[in-house]
Amino acid sequence: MIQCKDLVKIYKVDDEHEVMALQGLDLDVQKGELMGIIGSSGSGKSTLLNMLGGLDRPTAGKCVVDGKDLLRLQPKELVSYKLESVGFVWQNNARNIIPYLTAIENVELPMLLKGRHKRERAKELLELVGMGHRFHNKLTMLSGGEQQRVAIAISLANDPNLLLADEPTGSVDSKTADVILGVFRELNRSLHKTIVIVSHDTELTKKLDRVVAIRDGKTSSEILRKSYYEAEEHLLNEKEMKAEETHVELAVIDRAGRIQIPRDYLDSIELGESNKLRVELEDGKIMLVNPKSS
Ligand SMILES: Nc1ncnc2c1ncn2[C@@H]1O[C@H](COP(=O)(O)OP(=O)(O)OP(=O)(O)O)[C@@H](O)[C@H]1O
Repeated sequence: MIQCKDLVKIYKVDDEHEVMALQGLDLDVQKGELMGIIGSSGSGKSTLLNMLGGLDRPTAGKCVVDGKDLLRLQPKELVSYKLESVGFVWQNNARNIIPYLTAIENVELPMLLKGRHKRERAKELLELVGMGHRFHNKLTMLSGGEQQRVAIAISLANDPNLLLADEPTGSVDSKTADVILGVFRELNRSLHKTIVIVSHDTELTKKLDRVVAIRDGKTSSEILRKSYYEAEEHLLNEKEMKAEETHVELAVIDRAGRIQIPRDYLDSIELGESNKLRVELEDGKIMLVNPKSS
């Protein structure tokens, strides 16, 4: 569904300064996958989401989503891509909904933009996200979690293949966050939507089968669930399970053979300010050694 290779995005700040928000990022997402992208503030998550959603153009690299090459789409094709191929759920509900309209009117709006008026479909979608009892409530009358569920229904209005969610659980408590994640799981299972959830919250790694971590605008590692079914069983018995017990984290090697090493690993071998490591191959293992030790 998504193939990004060496994706670069440079923002021009002023005549003299540029920011390289994506620095050759690689990302592959399969059709029908529900996955997460995590990274700290400034790592490039929103930039990546904007590229995937066609809201901004990459500077260089390759980015193909749902068979469409986003670097080559004509302006008119980009408009229909945004309206038909992809649905957005934002953390900030002001971007998702129109507060003075009812839930059902909000879901109908994207369909009207496409020249369709389908009240029945809007009802079905609200029922799907567990908001069937709130069709005619104004959005200001709903809680944050309920507004997010309406936002998910809105994102589905034009039946996109891909849903992009930016911190969808960032503004709600952990119980509501689990309900919202449950809605995404259900959409993934029943409608086979491909769903990408972006968050700065490392807790997300425990809850999904695959999470890609980005750092400084590049893919740094992938956190994969060891065994989905085994882990589900454990989770039922033990709520406070650490991600390491259910998931394995793999570093991502780019095409030039580079990997990103977490700062705390470098600190633990007391590298200090030095940027040099000895790389050794020993018994089929690649070792990174502080040249000052031994
Ligand atoms: N429109 C812009 N113009 C200039 N620089 C930008 C622009 N948008 C983002 N940046 C810069 O690009 C880098 C990546 O920003 P981005 O918003 O993608 O990070 P993020 O991981 O989403 O962070 P956060 O979690 O805080 O939203 C940052 O250094 C940011 O300052």
